[in-house]
Amino acid sequence: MQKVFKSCDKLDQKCYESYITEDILMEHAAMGMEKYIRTHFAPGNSVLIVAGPGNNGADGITLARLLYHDYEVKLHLPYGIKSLMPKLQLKRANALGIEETEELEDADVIVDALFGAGLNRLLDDLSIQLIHKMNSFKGHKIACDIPTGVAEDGTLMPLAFNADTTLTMGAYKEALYLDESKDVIGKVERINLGMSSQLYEGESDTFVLEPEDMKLPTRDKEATHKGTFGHAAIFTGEKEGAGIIAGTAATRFGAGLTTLVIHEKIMAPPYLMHATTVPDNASALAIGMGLGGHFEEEFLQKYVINSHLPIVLDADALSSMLLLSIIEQRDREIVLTPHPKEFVLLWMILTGEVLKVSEVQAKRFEMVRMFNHKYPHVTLLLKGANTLIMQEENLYINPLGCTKLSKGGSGDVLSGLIVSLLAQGYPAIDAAIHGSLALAIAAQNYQGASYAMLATDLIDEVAKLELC
Ligand SMILES: NC(=O)C1=CN([C@@H]2O[C@H](COP(=O)(O)OP(=O)(O)OC[C@H]3O[C@@H](n4cnc5c(N)ncnc54)[C@H](O)[C@@H]3O)[C@@H](O)[C@H]2O)[C@@H](O)CC1
Ligand SMILES: Nc1ncnc2c1ncn2[C@@H]1O[C@H](COP(=O)(O)OP(=O)(O)O)[C@@H](O)[C@H]1O
Repeated sequence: MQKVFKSCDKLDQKCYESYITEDILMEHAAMGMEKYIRTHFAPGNSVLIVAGPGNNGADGITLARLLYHDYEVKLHLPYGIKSLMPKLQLKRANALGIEETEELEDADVIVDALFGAGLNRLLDDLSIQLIHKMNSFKGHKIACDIPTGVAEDGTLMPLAFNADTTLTMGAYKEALYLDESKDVIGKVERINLGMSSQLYEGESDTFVLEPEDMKLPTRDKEATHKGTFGHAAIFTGEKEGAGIIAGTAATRFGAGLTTLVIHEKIMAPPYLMHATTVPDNASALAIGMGLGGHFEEEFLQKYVINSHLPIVLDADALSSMLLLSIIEQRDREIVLTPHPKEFVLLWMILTGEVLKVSEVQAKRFEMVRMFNHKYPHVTLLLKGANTLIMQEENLYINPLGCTKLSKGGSGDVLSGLIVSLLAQGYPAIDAAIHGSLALAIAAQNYQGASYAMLATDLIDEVAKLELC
């Protein structure tokens, strides 16, 4: 996993004061982009660099110098040059023979160095025209630091550069991970600014997860039996399919036993047991998926609230005042898995504040932190294109999910994976992180059409993760 920061201003400032100058940082920023281009594109390819008036533009001008002669470099400066660094960089570039181009033409590589972290107002007509044109080009699109049109807090402006790759300077930033900007940010790579990233970054309590972080359930001992791997009890209500999907996922992910807790007899697959109460040896519970109003309060009080077993609260459980009372239990492993609409409901129950889904989406990081401030012992997993997971003071971003997951049933699989890990004895935060990673990586591995994946296909991919 990699550290993530709200902004890099303080980190840059620390460098200037303690280690190296702005000029050297900028040289490394440009060298990082140069390396990316040289690795992916042979000399002779054309590179269009659109550079703005500030330091982001200066990065672009420096890149032009580094590529000039080996590549067919076209440098466009639509706003001229305003501050000291771009002036210095342009002087150096001009001395080498680089001239500005007036025409914007397609190229093999298009670099957006218009505005980076300094974008502080809506784009004007000139930028809008430029970005429309750059987006229409076929070349590989690289954003320097952050695509123009994504504000420092990650908010997406009505128009943004549509990057294939964002080469972000020095450290990963939260602004790269708001859901609404995921499409324009593309793949994210970090560029080191002339020193180890450890030294540049310092401490952070926010992290972005990588595929290598996923830990699968271990079965490294032979002297075991089904009881060794826990017993997941999944409350199955009105929409029994949700319980069956979650139960199948829990069993596939290693739970030694899985029982669907039911009120009425259902047709369950043979590997799932069913019972009308929670089995005595259950080691974790999941409730909410397809639940409806199936179980009476007395029953829930006895088997869910008074139980103190580790628990996943999902879907309908997140709008039940009774079930949400569980989050006050400080001695219990608790995972909440709302999607943004469910978060709105649970936030209203917990605080009385009525939010719109769009408000939650616009400030996902802030909302998760506000929840965490009230309930630090609870693991909150806010679903989305970039899932956020937080417990105690640590926040983890899982950006690895994909659109194949946008189908009913994916969330039930996730609940099943998490309750499986809880049943096997993993702490709530680990169960949420590794369940969420397994879901995302399994979806990536699915080979069918992007629109075709069923929850059962996803579970089949989970079953193969160890072999990948
Ligand atoms: N600070 C440093 O030492 C480093 C900075 N780097 C680069 O510098 C960037 C930040 O540089 P700056 O702070 O100069 O910011 P930018 O270059 O992103 O933009 C600042 C300029 O854009 C203008 N501006 C902002 N919004 C505008 C709008 N909507 N329409 C028209 N003009 C607008 C501002 O008035 C200012 O002139 C980073 O994103 C990164 O690319 C890198 O070189 C790494 C080192
Ligand atoms: N476009 C996407 N990119 C990444 N992950 C996605 C995307 N769409 C859905 N997901 C993930 O799929 C799951 C869907 O859960 P949910 O909406 O609760 O589905 P369900 O209908 O099964 O309850 C979540 O984990 C969510 O993060």
